[in-house]
Amino acid sequence: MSDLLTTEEYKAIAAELSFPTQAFIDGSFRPAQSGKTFDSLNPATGDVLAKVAACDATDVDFAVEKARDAFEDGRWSRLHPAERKEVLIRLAKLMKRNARELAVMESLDSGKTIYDCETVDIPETIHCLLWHAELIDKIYDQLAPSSDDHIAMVVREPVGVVGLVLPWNFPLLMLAWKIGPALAAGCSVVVKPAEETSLTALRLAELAAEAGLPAGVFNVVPGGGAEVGEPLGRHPDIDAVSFTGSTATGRRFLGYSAESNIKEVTLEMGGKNPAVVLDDAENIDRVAAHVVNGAFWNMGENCSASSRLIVQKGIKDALIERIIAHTREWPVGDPLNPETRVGALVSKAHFEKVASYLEGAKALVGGKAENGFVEPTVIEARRDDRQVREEIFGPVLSVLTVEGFDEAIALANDTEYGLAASIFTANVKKALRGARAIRAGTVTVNSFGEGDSATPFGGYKQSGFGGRDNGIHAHDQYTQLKTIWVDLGDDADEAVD
Ligand SMILES: NC(=O)C1=CN([C@@H]2O[C@H](COP(=O)(O)OP(=O)(O)OC[C@H]3O[C@@H](n4cnc5c(N)ncnc54)[C@H](O)[C@@H]3O)[C@@H](O)[C@H]2O)C=CC1
Ligand code: BAL
Repeated sequence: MSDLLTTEEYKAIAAELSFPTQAFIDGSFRPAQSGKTFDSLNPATGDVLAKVAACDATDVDFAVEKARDAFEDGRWSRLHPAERKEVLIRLAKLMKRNARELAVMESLDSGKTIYDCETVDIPETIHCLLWHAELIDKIYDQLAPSSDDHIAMVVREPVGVVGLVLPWNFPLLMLAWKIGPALAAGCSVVVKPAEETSLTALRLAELAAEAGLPAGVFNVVPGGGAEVGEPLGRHPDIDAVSFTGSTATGRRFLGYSAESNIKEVTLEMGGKNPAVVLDDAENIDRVAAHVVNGAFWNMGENCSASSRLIVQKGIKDALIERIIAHTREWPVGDPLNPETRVGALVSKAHFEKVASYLEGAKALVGGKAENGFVEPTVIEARRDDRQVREEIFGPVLSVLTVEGFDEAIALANDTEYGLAASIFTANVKKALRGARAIRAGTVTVNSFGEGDSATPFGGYKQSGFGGRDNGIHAHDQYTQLKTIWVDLGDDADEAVD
């Protein structure tokens, strides 16, 4: 906290910021070829922050052509991994030098709190880039078992030109989750930020050029889903797409791929994540703090948010009492106030969607939705309520009560999603049995969390498809395996002759 500034100081920085607004293609900023722009709004005030290039398929074609040129001539893809590492480390250092500016820009553009931007989004983005940079010159290719007459090499090659389609809830961090491994592996990328939050991706592209990333390797094409996302998904010269966003849009990318060039597709999608609390959980206050953090951090605009509390009846009253107390400690308001923990939802449309889930709901705490802000809200619910079944993507926690372990696990799995889960119990066998039985990509025991740069992140069921983000496993998305067989027999004979 000591490093944070005052609200007035953040506002002074905000007043001085200049925003990148044009597409970044082949190493320079360019307007959309159509000349069109769209307004990027500050969701906390409704003010227009910037008029951003509204790109379309023509700009996508140009960016892909430049990315392909860069990939094929090897200016990045064929560098020694240690050279790519150096450039990415320079980029991380430049981010660090510009961290405050990036934090304020991210907060203004997305409604996220400056507290989260300063303490989570920016530092984790930097860490993620460094993690993949440091990894890339330490991965060995393999030799497969073979006879003395052959060598069979299994080598990894960058997959080529990659389309990265991003969400608005962690604009820079999700960018880092994807460009970290993609650029480290040697790919060229064409990034489509969410139209709500394009500004920091454009600024990062500028910093990447300053760090020495060759032109054409990192392109950012802002614009709408239909105008930019779909042409990327359908482009015949894109080798792979990595997407984070809703399950509905993720599903479309499978269609785009099937109907174009069968490009590889990785999808990181929605969640309806359970927090299971059993009667024997220890330190109820700490459990409550985790549940509240899991549900309300980032305004609940988080694919891994714990949006369903599944609590055993013996502990329920005591737990709810502590959850209500903790919820009251999450101030809602101006995202640039460093005391605020719940900022503005990302857009008016999204605010209205989230607010609609509060209508008619019985709130145990919270319940107010006004002017783009929603109070952290805990509601009593039944398993078939829409608040329990649908991804709200806002600060709304539904409480479901169960008799015992088996019912809790069955309810945890009673969803089309399978991204994340947590289980709270003092019994290690129940914790591990539960962690194994819940069909989700990440399960935390006696805590809420998403893991870190080193651990793979992705979903079961309709939460995920294809590869994983994060960890060494993320590199599978951005590389192809090639087998090279070398026949030693003839050469050996010739050598003997
Ligand atoms: N898993 C996650 O992290 C996220 C989940 N969501 C969920 O999705 C809901 C809707 O939010 P949206 O912003 O509309 O998510 P979305 O999935 O539609 O948007 C994500 C990205 O896909 C692009 N896109 C949208 N339509 C497209 C299309 N037809 N073809 C290609 N690309 C397209 C968007 O421009 C954006 O860059 C949220 O309420 C939330 O439930 C939203 C953002 C992130
Ligand atoms: N929580 C990181 C991934 C996401 O929300 O999209």
